[in-house]
Amino acid sequence: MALETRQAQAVCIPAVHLHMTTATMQVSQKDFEKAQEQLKLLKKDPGNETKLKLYALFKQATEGPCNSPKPGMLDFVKKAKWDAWNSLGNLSQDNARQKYTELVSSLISAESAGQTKDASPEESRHGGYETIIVTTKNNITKIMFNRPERKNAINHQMYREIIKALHEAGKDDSTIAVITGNGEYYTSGNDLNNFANVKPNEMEKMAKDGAVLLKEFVSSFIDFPKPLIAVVNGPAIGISVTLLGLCDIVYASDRATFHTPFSQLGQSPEGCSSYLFPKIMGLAKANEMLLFNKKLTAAQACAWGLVTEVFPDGTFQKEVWERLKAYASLPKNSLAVSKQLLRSMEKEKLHAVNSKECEVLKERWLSDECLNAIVSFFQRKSKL
Ligand SMILES: CCCCC/C=C/CC(=O)SCCNC(=O)CCNC(=O)[C@H](O)C(C)(C)COP(=O)(O)OP(=O)(O)OC[C@H]1O[C@@H](n2cnc3c(N)ncnc32)[C@H](O)[C@@H]1OP(=O)(O)O
Repeated sequence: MALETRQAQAVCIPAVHLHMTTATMQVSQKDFEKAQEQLKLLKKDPGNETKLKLYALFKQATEGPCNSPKPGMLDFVKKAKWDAWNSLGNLSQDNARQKYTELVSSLISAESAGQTKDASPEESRHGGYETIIVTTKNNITKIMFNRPERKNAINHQMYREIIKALHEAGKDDSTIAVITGNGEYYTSGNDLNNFANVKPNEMEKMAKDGAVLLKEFVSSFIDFPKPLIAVVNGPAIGISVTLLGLCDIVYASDRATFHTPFSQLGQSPEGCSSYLFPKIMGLAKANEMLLFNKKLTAAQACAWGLVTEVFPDGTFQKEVWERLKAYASLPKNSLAVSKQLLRSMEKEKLHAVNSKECEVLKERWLSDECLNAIVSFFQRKSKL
């Protein structure tokens, strides 16, 4: 099907707009006209978003800033076109011509390289992070633990960076946020080096500061305003498991395992799991996990209600991201208010549980039981 016809079907761009009508500078005029001809040769539909961009740039290039009255709310197609054109503000006609030409040229090159990807927007990477990778694409902000050589263990810097990333993702244009791991592990939980190299007279400070950081970290999950999805790509340990109760959906590879070895480490539950796990799986099962270190397979975690769905590892990424892309195209504000409704009755309670758990842990970190467990980890006596 010719591109023009497809454009007309999707956003009803009159074919006449694909042709140059006004006088512009000679060189740009030539390039601009050439771009319009090239556009007709595209074999693959570039998608509505790109077509709207092309439409808006064309209008801006040929007529200048948007000058027509805003269509009514229910005239969806006209409104989408008007919004796209109006969003260009006072962009000059020269610049619009230039951008139009560049956009067409990028579509042509992508197609000839066999990489059109249906003109889905490029993944943009957020700067300022070292221990995680934060990207946005298809209305999804992805926060990825990125210390694969340490099994994605969460050190102090990573706790702080995740707090910041969640804060930013809560405010950005994305519809949903995803948390996942890079490499073989989802994450091995708290980096036990967080407790290493602490001088005896600094132990209390270490415990106090740790409790403050942990409380803020867990709070950023409790308060996260949009749907938050955990994509558990591999084994998950400790705090990364408990936080799943604060995520709205949990997808797991069948290679993932779920382990909360708190008593083995002389510690106690966090991430609001002391409250949420009994609610999710019942007290008897929560006891096996949180008191007696029972490690669950993905299938067990799903049967116990901690995981939403398990996928074969071979197709995990493909199936999950396809599904998330569809979810992220749902109306953003509706999803956000619905999530908040589902969670709002519990919020105050969750903050109280978080405070209590951090208080208890602060004491635990100073206990001989905990210190011995950490020493023995570093002596390589106690691999989990
Ligand atoms: C602000 C503070 C908040 C605190 C909140 C509290 C949270 C509680 C928890 O999260 S409890 C869970 C803590 N996690 C663990 O106890 C896991 C410890 N790690 C292991 O048992 C193993 O490393 C393993 C089972 C995850 C993987 O074993 P494997 O043999 O496959 O691989 P290695 O052990 O050789 O791992 C490669 C290197 O990575 C280091 N590493 C992995 N995980 C951690 C970790 N959690 N803490 C510190 N270091 C970790 C491991 O030591 C290896 O390092 P090396 O190459 O230098 O030997």
